[in-house]
Amino acid sequence: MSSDIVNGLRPDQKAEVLIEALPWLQEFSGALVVVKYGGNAMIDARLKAAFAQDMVFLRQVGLRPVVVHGGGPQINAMLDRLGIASEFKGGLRVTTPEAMEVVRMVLTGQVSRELVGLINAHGPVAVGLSGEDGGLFGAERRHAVVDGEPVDVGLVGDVVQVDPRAVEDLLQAGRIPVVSTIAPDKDDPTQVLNVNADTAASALAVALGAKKLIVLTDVEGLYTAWPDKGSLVQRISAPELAELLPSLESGMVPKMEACLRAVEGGVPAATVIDGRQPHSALLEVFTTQGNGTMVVPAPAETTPAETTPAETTKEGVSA
Ligand SMILES: Nc1ncnc2c1ncn2[C@@H]1O[C@H](COP(=O)(O)OP(=O)(O)O)[C@@H](O)[C@H]1O
Ligand SMILES: CC(=O)N[C@@H](CCC(=O)OP(=O)(O)O)C(=O)O
Repeated sequence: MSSDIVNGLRPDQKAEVLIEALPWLQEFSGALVVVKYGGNAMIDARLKAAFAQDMVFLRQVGLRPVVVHGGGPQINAMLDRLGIASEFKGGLRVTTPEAMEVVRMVLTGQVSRELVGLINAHGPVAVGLSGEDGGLFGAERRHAVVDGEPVDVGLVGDVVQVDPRAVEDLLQAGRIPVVSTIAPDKDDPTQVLNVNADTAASALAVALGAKKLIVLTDVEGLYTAWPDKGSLVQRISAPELAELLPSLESGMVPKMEACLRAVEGGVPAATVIDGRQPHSALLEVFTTQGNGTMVVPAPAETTPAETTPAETTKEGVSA
């Protein structure tokens, strides 16, 4: 290998990669970005470390990342170890008081701790908190809907109140908040509820006035005709997504609903990306192509691949 080729790239190619980021660095300077890291995208140590690096990178170049994490598979593993049965109805975990203790323990005591540790390996910037801290979330009990009928799923809630000040305080201090999606029942704050992490991330993105919601999952993006690989969507408007939602299967429903709610709530773009790809969050923010499926408020006139922020932002808003 020639000595001027490093990691397979010539110096001019390396420079090209860096320069491609310039318009996006300008576009996202100071931007608050909510990044939801799903449990299914926390596949191995290398991927988790790369995610932590991405969050540190975003902060270092002037963005304000807020991490909201899930942990469904990690909760499953702990419930299994403890011999506690667990099932999902309508995409929601049926949560008994015993299961709730495990959900809280795994999300706040295991997944959050691990992510905070990985980020803080680069410097002491990450602080973990849950929806219980500083009155961040208030939730209402909810039912799943199966075959059009409401089904009791136990201690499951929907975030209906967000007081973002605890997160804003941390951002103000230059920290990276890492949020676990446990929420007190707003009618009985001593009772905590299990909330879907996509839904909670969306509510937080709206309350914080985020510039973008990024959702890392274990699929390339939204397929309109799952599992037909040719039906992957790069960009979809909120009205188009609202029309498509009833035809989607359960895994993708809370995720796409969350993106829709975020965009309808004023977040200019919500993107579902493949968290199995190392550094997918970084690529999403700093490359022209971006990746995954982007939900935007209105149909776009041009595609991001054809433009740079000087012409059209990834949000589809003329600059
Ligand atoms: N239309 C669709 N487009 C993409 N993925 C889909 C679709 N319908 C169902 N899925 C499934 O949804 C999964 C993502 O949902 P889920 O497992 O709940 O993710 P997470 O743990 O990241 O919240 C994908 O891995 C895929 O198997
Ligand atoms: C009510 C409900 O289903 N809560 C989820 C919370 C975790 C989550 O959403 O994690 P992912 O993002 O990894 O799927 C659960 O218990 O699994």
